[in-house]
Amino acid sequence: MKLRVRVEKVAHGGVFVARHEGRVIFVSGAIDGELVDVEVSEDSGKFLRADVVEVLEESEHRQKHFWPAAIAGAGGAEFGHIKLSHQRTLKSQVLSEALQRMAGIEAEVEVQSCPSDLDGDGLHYRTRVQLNVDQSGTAGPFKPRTNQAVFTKTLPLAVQEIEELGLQLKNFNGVKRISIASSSTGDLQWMVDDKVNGSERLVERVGGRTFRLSSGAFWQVHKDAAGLLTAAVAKACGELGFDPTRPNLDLYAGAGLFSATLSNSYPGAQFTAVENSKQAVSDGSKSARDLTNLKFVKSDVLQYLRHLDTKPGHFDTVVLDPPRSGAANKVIEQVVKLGARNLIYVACDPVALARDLKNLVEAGYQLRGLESFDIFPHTHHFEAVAALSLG
Ligand SMILES: C[S@@+](CC[C@H](N)C(=O)[O-])C[C@H]1O[C@@H](n2cnc3c(N)ncnc32)[C@H](O)[C@@H]1O
Repeated sequence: MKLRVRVEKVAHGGVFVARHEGRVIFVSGAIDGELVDVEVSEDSGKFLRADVVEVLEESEHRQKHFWPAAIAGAGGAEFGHIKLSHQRTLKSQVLSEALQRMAGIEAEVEVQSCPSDLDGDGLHYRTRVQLNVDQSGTAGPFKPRTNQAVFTKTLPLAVQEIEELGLQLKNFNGVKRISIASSSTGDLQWMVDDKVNGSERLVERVGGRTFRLSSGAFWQVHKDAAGLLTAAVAKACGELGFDPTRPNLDLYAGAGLFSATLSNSYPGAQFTAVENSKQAVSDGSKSARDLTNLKFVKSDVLQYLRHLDTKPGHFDTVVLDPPRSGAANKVIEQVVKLGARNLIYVACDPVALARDLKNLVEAGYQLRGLESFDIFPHTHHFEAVAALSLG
């Protein structure tokens, strides 16, 4: 079904809101203010989903998409038709609206560009890339909602080293997935299903620390992100009046990006890093051997907090950096019970952040600072760092 609609505003998830006969339509490929013809792809009963087929009145923020594969349907660059500065305005609107609607918090937060994208085009930033391989052996991004990979000569969001490796040009019949990683110290590794090629380990250097990562380990994707987020967390500690003599927690710690850099800066403070990936705990512990004030615990965060036997107020600062779904109610309930003076919440989903902030604010925490970073240009994703303290 084809419809002609006026696009109203951006929504969470990289789509835009329009209406038809009182029903909401989530439109992909649009920009706020445009008049567009759309093809409906889904009718959920409550709302419709649709894709732009023709732009009749074009936004001043529209640009030609930089990636032919995206025009052919590849996912992963859903904001590439929007000028970079407006992408950031839209992300800022999504964050403000989520905070206002879900947590009753009024905040205008600028989504800051990464240093290397400041005057640039927001391309060649991804240090981690996954190519899906379809039945024909084509290795590329999947078309959303299909199992068909789109052939692409270029990988414009990937760092140059990954694009030049050229794996996207080869046929990988019989393979399911290719994961490519390039480290800040020049390592290049690619996994064809589980087989590791290139560098055996990825050595990352950030905040005065060295992290040695095994294949497939989590690491921040944008080449600037680890440094930027580490600095933002350190800055939040400073602004919250971090006590450099007391115990602290780093929840969802990965290889200890935040706790290792903070332990290094504050040798009198103790940090416990909690993480459920065995590999991340092993990488983190080995990389932090010299830090006597940091220990890793391999555990699910909720289980760890439920079994913790500390008095309220035992911890000074709790840093949490959960996956996209956020910490959610049960973990937040346990975090509240800890009664830590300060919380630093690193979030990659504004709606999950707003939901969790609502509960934290109701439990007596106050939002003292909020920064946001565009660490995924040309997608709808971005990161936020919230600093809270009790009372
Ligand atoms: C967004 S990453 C952050 C990692 C780290 N802070 C960093 O920036 O490198 C989230 C981490 O949480 C871990 N994780 C996910 N669910 C978990 C859970 N229920 N309990 C403990 N760790 C979890 C993942 O393995 C991953 O390492």
